Amino acid sequence: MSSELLSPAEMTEADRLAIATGPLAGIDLMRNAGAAVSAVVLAHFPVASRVHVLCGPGNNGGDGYVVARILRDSAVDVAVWASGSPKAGSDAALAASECPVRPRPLSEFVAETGSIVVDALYGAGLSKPLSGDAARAVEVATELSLPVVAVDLPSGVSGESGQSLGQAFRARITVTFARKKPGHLLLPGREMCGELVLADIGIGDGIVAQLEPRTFENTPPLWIGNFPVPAVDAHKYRRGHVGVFSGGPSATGAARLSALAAARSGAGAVTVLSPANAMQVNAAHLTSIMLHKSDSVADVQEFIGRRRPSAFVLGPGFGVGEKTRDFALGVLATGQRPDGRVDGLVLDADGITSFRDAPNVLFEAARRPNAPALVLTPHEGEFARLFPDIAGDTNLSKLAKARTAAERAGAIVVYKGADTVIAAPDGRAAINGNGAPWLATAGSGDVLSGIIAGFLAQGMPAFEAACAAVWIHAEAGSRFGPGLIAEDLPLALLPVLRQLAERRNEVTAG
Ligand SMILES: NC(=O)C1=CN([C@@H]2O[C@H](COP(=O)(O)OP(=O)(O)OC[C@H]3O[C@@H](n4cnc5c(N)ncnc54)[C@H](OP(=O)(O)O)[C@@H]3O)[C@@H](O)[C@H]2O)[C@@H](O)CC1
Ligand SMILES: Nc1ncnc2c1ncn2[C@@H]1O[C@H](COP(=O)(O)OP(=O)(O)O)[C@@H](O)[C@H]1O
Ligand SMILES: [K+]
Repeated sequence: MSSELLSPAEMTEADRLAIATGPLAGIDLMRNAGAAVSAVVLAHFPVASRVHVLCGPGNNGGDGYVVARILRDSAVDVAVWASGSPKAGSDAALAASECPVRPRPLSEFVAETGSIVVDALYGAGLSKPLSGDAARAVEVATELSLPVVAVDLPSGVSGESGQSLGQAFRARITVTFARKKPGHLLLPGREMCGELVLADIGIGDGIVAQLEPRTFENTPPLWIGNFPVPAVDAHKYRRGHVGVFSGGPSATGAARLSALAAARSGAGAVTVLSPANAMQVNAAHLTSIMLHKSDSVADVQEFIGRRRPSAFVLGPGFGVGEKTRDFALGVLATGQRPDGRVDGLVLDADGITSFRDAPNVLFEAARRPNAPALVLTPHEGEFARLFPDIAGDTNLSKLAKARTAAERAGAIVVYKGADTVIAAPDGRAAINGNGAPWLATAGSGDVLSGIIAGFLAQGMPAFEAACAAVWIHAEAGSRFGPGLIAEDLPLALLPVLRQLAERRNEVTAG
């Protein structure tokens, strides 16, 4: 299945194009959608005493009438509860007319333990908070702990943002059609959907391609073609050299976590750049990672000219202030220097916070022609420091916030969290869904920065590098599970990386 995501508006357009192109009419798509939902209900709840189908006035309700008809034909005890009636002449009206179950008003909805609910009230067309009757239906289902199968989306959850506007159903299973929507992956929508089933209803890949989607689920097909595998004749510097800036003597661990992660991700050489007063503590803890003294921008430039690193991590444990800004701007300015341009800079943690009072200085440096790719990796708090107006705009989803920020900054923005969004200035964005709360542990973000830099140094384009790193980091953390601390992550990457390298070889061979 493809990794594209469609916004509700794009999905409506896909419906329209599919119907205009033929051979399927709107009612055929609706019948296919209803059939897919019915199949899920029958497969998952074969002994349900009764199925209550809640039907709204639009096409989501239309799908519900198809479900009720098919379940009744399968000898299931079905009740239909309708909120309004479909517009005369619509596909939904036709589906309702074909349904042998007489609808009762949603305002009278009652249910019993042992039954299940099919929520076909509102899907892509949700435009306001659930009305009183619909909100009460949510309460009935919740009080009796009834399993809910949601059609397209749990009613009350926005397909655009994953936010609920008020009350919303919490589904056991959600069946959606053609492509997932952002609201299926963004929180809290992802939680409200339960298990997500994607059904093919006859909208072809060619139709979706015509929409040129710019939003993706972050899964390996998005970047596996760029996943770095070393050439047979590679040597360590050709595999990429990463520099990681260390903080002072009492804050060196974060840089070492980043450095180890960069090395594990395949960079052939990694150097920690340390202030003079932290050389000893760093030296005591590094083996394969190299160490270099660097107290000033001049030191950094000398290092770049001589050792040709291709990517840097700046921020973890580094401290907030002028030195941080100077180092970041110095690395970004290598685009203007004939000697030693760097390919990428991952700015994390203190590196981000250091620009809170002058974000435009950073953005201008990133936008200069030939500047190294800038990857910003803010968590929610850091995001609000760099983009306060975007963070505070309640009309924007997390996806839209990341996208707007990336465009403004001229940088890849990795807006971290349980539903990390990766956005590029050209409008592409990906939502990550394979994480687990085990990753919420100090230093975990430092490891992520190192992985991104490791991939940048190996020549991966910045958006793909960031997406791959986020997925791999999340996969390693999820597989490791309870007890995870950041020190475990660099080693936990290995099985994930091995599988991807094998997959990459298959892609290359095939
Ligand atoms: N097109 C196709 O061929 C296919 C479409 N498919 C199905 O169609 C679904 C999208 O259908 P849809 O566009 O009709 O929107 P839907 O979600 O049914 O609601 C729209 C109506 O509800 C109203 N309304 C909204 N929120 C409300 C609220 N809280 N409380 C009260 N009213 C509210 C809204 O009112 P308005 O905004 O106009 O005021 C409007 O009247 C999609 O999710 C999928 O299931 C599949 O069959 C595959 C083929
Ligand atoms: N509940 C969660 N589920 C999945 N991933 C999470 C969760 N909480 C945090 N993460 C991930 O863990 C990492 C934490 O990074 P960050 O907040 O920078 O921590 P630190 O600064 O301690 O390294 C990010 O990659 C984030 O996406
Ligand atoms: K629904």
